Amino acid sequence: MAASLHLIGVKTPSYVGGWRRSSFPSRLRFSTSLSLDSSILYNKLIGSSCSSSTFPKAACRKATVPVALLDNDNHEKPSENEENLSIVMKFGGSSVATAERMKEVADLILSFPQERPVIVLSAMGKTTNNLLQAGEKAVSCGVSNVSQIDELSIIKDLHLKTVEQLEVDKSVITAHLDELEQLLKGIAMMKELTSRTRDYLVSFGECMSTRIFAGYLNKRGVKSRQYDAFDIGFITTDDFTNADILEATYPAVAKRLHGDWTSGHAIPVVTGFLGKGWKTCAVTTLGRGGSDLTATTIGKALGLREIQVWKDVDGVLTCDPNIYPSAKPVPYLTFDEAAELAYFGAQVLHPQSMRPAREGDIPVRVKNSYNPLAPGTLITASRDMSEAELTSIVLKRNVTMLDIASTRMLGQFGFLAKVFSIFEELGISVDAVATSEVSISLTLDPSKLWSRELIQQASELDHVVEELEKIAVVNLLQHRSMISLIGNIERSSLILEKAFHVLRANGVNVQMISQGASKVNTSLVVNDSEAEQLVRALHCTFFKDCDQSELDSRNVSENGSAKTSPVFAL
Ligand SMILES: Nc1ncnc2c1ncn2[C@@H]1O[C@H](COP(=O)(O)OP(=O)(O)O)[C@@H](O)[C@H]1O
Ligand SMILES: N[C@@H](CC(=O)OP(=O)(O)O)C(=O)O
Repeated sequence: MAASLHLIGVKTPSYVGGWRRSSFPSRLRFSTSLSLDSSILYNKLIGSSCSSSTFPKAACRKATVPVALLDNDNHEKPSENEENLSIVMKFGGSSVATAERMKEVADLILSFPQERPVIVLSAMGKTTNNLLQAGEKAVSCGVSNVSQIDELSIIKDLHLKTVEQLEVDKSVITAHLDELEQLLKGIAMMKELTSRTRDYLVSFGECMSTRIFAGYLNKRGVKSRQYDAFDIGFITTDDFTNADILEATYPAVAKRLHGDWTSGHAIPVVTGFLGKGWKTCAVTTLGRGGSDLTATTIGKALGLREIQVWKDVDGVLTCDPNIYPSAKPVPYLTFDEAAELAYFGAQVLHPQSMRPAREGDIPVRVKNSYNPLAPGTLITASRDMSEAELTSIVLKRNVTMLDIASTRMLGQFGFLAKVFSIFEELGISVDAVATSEVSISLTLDPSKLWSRELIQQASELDHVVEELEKIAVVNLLQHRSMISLIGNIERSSLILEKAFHVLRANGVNVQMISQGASKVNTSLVVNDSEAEQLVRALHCTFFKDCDQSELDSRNVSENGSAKTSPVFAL
């Protein structure tokens, strides 16, 4: 008789029994809350700004937040009958890429006169990428060449052109542009770009976009006020480039935004993506796409009615449109489905962004700022699953997989613990896991985008393998992809049956399968080279939107491998 134990984890910035959170495979993570000394947090809540005073900061200004604020249960919640802030509207880089787009976003916000929104913005267009690129170039270009870095010119031109076209006073960004150049010269001088400096560097994008946009709303006669998230209580871990929001954030943010709103109604325009490290007091970032998390954090902090995330697509789609252009919007999702989808690689939502929304039970609506009339996707705690089968297919490329077989005998205990303690020691995050009595297959987490570079460095991987080889036989498999099938728990057998039919028809052998306790997701690991084609075939089959004449099962040999070109779908 076999018993199965499901441990469902909540990704909290926590340390459990000495194991760092990030080393837990997502399926084995425990839920616990971080307990921090409130007197320390008290001294750290308020402080940095985008001005030169922040870089690179070692100490915080004196605290100005009362201790009572740190009690999350008692934090200041707006009363029901006031004219309180009602929703969050987050606009991503694609929505505010140009002056024209900023005008359209302002029109869109003003087309909801009944709402009193908090606005969260990302950096304009590709500014974050340009800042990162400029930083990389500064490391090796020499101080005297910094002014000639192409990406710096692109950033300057875009922001100066935008203020000019919106007729906003350019002084809202000139100090930032000057400081940005100084920072790049500092990097050139040091010939080094640390993750802390990198976070500070990219923060200029959000700091500038929000200043321009708030300036523009004010110019149009709509009273608004710009906020740097790290100045209003977004307290994070000190994991630069991928920080986690700490609990103290919620009361602090509520206090500040609600307090300011009640003392004079001005639409808050808040920088997405940024926070402040609780020990270092330096600017941190929440991982790529982190503005979604900023939005849901504000939604929960203020107990708002709805969180709107405005993108450049008609909502969460059945598949990445770059792989399958005719992917369809998914009208409804649960928080669980959306979280799995995001965690397993759908770029459309930040992997951690569903957590505050789920905790606060606040609906999240994903909408298209280029097509506001499209209904978008509504994400809530539960939904009618009676018709649901497969919801979405997600592809995560360039995954590294490890097969680890114990050198000991069957029935040994402590093997899993030893394996995961090695990942703990090396600070490497594990993604999906499949185990047998004497072996483990696992994938390394590429969702932490910047630290992803780490695990792709041959030396890092060699080190992992070296350590594991002390207790096991290890096979390192690179260039793999993970295809995740997000669907209805009640129909998992049907989903798997169809999926394996498609796999066989395409002659693809699965190298690892993993299904968590939530069962809204089954992940299949295949070769990178087979993955996109397979996703398209799966999409055709599950969403019945392809030309069935492409089906040709004669191409499949007895052992399931494709004889000629792969068949498309079943
Ligand atoms: N399942 C999916 N549904 C919708 N978009 C997806 C999906 N998978 C990948 N994407 C990509 O995510 C992009 C939107 O996310 P993102 O670029 O972060 O938006 P923004 O910068 O506006 O916040 C889309 O343009 C699309 O290319
Ligand atoms: N600007 C940051 C944060 C962000 O959320 O961006 P976007 O909303 O455009 O994905 C990034 O590019 O990662």
